[in-house]
Amino acid sequence: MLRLYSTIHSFISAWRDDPREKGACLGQRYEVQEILGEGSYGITYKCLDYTTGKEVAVKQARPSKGDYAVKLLFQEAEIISELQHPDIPAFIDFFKEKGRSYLVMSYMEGDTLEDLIFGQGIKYDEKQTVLITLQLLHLVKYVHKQGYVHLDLRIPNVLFHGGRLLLIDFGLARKIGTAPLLPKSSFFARLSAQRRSSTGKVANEQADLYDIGHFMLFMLYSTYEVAEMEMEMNPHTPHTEQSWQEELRLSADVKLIIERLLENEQPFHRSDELITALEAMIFT
Ligand SMILES: Nc1ncnc2c1ncn2[C@@H]1O[C@H](COP(=O)(O)OP(=O)(O)OP(=O)(O)O)[C@@H](O)[C@H]1O
Repeated sequence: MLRLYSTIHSFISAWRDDPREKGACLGQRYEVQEILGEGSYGITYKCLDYTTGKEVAVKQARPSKGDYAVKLLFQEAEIISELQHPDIPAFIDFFKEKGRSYLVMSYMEGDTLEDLIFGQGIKYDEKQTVLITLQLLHLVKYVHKQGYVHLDLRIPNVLFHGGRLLLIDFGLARKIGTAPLLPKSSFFARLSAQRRSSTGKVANEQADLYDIGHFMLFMLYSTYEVAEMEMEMNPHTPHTEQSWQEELRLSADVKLIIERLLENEQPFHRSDELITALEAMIFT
């Protein structure tokens, strides 16, 4: 019975969320050019803004996720409208049409770090990782200074365009010190939203710094090949799982910084502190 309900529910959700097609006109102003991505709560399109002739990114709240998706989208709109930085999407418009809600923001051209690492096979050594993390941190520091935390600092949300680093997807961002928005619906929906919104705790700068620890590891793992070579040379020897400290050959300084980011000992409390520590490594 539960299975039948779940099948019918997924079918109805897919039908309600059917994305708008190429050429469709949204809000009598934005022509859909392509779908950029479909997340759990939103569908994002690249559109042409007829009034300016510019490309824009338009995010639609998933109809099947009801009021909660609309609230999240509205929260994202409020936050990006408070952030005015050339390397962060600018707020352009928020509108409702035929019962659907849309957020319009500037389109950020570039390749995500995820594409660069996994699609184009680019490798980042320790020095490059530190320099890129510093670029990201200067943006994160700006966001924190405005009173917000991003809470989704991951390689798919960081773009590169001509050497410039851009930060997108403020869908989980929150005002510092606030609790996450939770749906009023079922216990399970609340639980999954709580998990999604970074442990469901009150938002603080340290949550972003923790994500930066993982961000650095993703970049550093781009150079990691030892395990594959070992497997080729000794295919019958069972491969034992190792920690990142064992797998990556890192300098003591970088290792300590990542440990401080990911573990509870000697944590960094603010982005400034981390910037100082990384700059000391690079410039001394
Ligand atoms: N302002 C923007 N400029 C260019 N591309 C964007 C912009 N905003 C989002 N995108 C792209 O659209 C896609 C989906 O966007 P986004 O990550 O914001 O959606 P989401 O619903 O939050 O998805 P997820 O749940 O996977 O995080 C991503 O591929 C992202 O690169």
